[in-house]
Amino acid sequence: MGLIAIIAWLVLLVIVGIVAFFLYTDYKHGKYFRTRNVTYIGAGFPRMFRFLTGKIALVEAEELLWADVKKAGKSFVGFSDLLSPTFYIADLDLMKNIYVKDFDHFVNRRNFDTPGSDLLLKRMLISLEGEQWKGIRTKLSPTFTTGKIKRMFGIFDKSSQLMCEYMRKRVGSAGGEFDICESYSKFAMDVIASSAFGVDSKSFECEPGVLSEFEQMGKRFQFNFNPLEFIKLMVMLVAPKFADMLGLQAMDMEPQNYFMRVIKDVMKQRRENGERRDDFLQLMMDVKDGLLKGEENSKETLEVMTGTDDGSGAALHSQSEIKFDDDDIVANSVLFLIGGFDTTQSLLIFAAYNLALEQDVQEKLLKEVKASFDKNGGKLTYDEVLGMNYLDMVVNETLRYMPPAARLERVCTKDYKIPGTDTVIEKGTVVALPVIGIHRDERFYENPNKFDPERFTPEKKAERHPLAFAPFGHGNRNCIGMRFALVEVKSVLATLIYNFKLEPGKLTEIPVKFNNNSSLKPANGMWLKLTPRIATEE
Ligand code: HEM
Repeated sequence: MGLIAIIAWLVLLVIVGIVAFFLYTDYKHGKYFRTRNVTYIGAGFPRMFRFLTGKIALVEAEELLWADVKKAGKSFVGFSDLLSPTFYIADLDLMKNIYVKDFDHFVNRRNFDTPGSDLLLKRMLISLEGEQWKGIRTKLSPTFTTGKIKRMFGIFDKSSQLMCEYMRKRVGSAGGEFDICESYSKFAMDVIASSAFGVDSKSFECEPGVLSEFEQMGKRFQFNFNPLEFIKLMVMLVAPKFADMLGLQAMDMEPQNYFMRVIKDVMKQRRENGERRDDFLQLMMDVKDGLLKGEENSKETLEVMTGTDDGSGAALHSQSEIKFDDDDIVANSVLFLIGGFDTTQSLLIFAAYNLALEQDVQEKLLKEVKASFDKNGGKLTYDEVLGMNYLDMVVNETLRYMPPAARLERVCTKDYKIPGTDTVIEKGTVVALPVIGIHRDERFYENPNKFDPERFTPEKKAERHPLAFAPFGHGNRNCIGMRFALVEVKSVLATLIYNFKLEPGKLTEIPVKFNNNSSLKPANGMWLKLTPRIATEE
């Protein structure tokens, strides 16, 4: 047999092996649910095949999955992601129990158990479990309060101005069409560099198409699903020891080392010079030195810790004193980059896209924005940003229609009997919580595929179940950066609209096609026409 024939047989064998593994896993997970009298909707091979072969984006695969979940007509169903039997929750009240009321049963997320790899990832808040997570979340919550974010407003404002200058250079005074993804990427990176690393990203100093060192390294953390990544993650989750033997890592080492170096240098410099700044890095250094200790139970901290607007949720109580050292500072600064960069960029891209398509909405927003700028002699302030109600509605509607994360997860940490049923979710089982599914469900949002900020008037919001909107998750384990992200996004969006009229151009893809980034992104860039607003318009 020739070499080519041997390779062909080997490839065939691997494919047959993978298919057999998938079929067996589907059978095993089906049996798991059937013996517990839970409706099983299967692994959805046709959907998975279309996703893995690039026919549909991750978000479309999720929408198809939600259609299957809904069709079952139950408040929860079983499905298989081929890794573990997963409860998919379809009922908003049950979601509330899992996120909030019975949170103690669902403290964790799914994690990599690879003992020897991704050591930085293992120290990040997003991956921590149980008591360790409670302790670190309690320590970090005072750094994300509105009071602290107000002090960082200068960072958002400066980066917003730099972004608009950069765009103006790109389009000239007559205006023009270009891909706005790059400018937003530079903006999001610049904000994170200043706030979490205490350095200048220099992203706006580069020519179009060129990335600064900070940007290059930061972008190496962007995650794009493709069949190879999918298989790598499966191996890491199903056979962690084997993954370790192969040296597989979820995150590249080179950018990790780069960011560790940057942050340790800045901390050393600040300690040596006694220098202080209004940024996350300083706040985390203060946490380490015990300077924020008294703030852990304040109302503002409870708002962050409990994911509520009035601090009314249950505080976290860690049983043991958890230490927080320089390695925790490094790990969480890198996490703020990973968690805050892609998501913020995604929201900004789609806000601009929807505003370009809906000129009436843009005009209404412009009126509000102009009034805010004019009140302060052409400047934006933190209080004005928070006071713009229509801006808030536009941002929320973007998050509803095109949420950066399509689905969330929890891992059951204590057996949980689903209220009103005999079904028990056993410790260690994965629970999936829909985001885009509910956001585009006509039962909660009439005409869901239309961009309409009027859905977020205070009256409309009050009529809706609070769990029908979950772009940042809910409860104690929601997005700790939510308040930061909202002020950041509103600042730059208001500055953009004040400076430019946005319109679709010749290259704008309508409807937009999505790619397989872990945060929702357009597949082919976001080309829009930007025209600087001239003095005569005012
Ligand atoms: C538009 C922007 C953003 C969106 C849509 C977003 C969304 C999310 C979502 C959906 C989660 C999971 C919540 C859950 O499981 O219930 C999350 C977690 C998290 N996010 Fe964000 N995020 C954004 C910006 C940020 C920023 C700017 C930061 C940091 C500066 C950040 C830091 C985190 C962290 C640390 C977690 C893990 C929290 C924990 O496990 O306790 N996010 N985010």
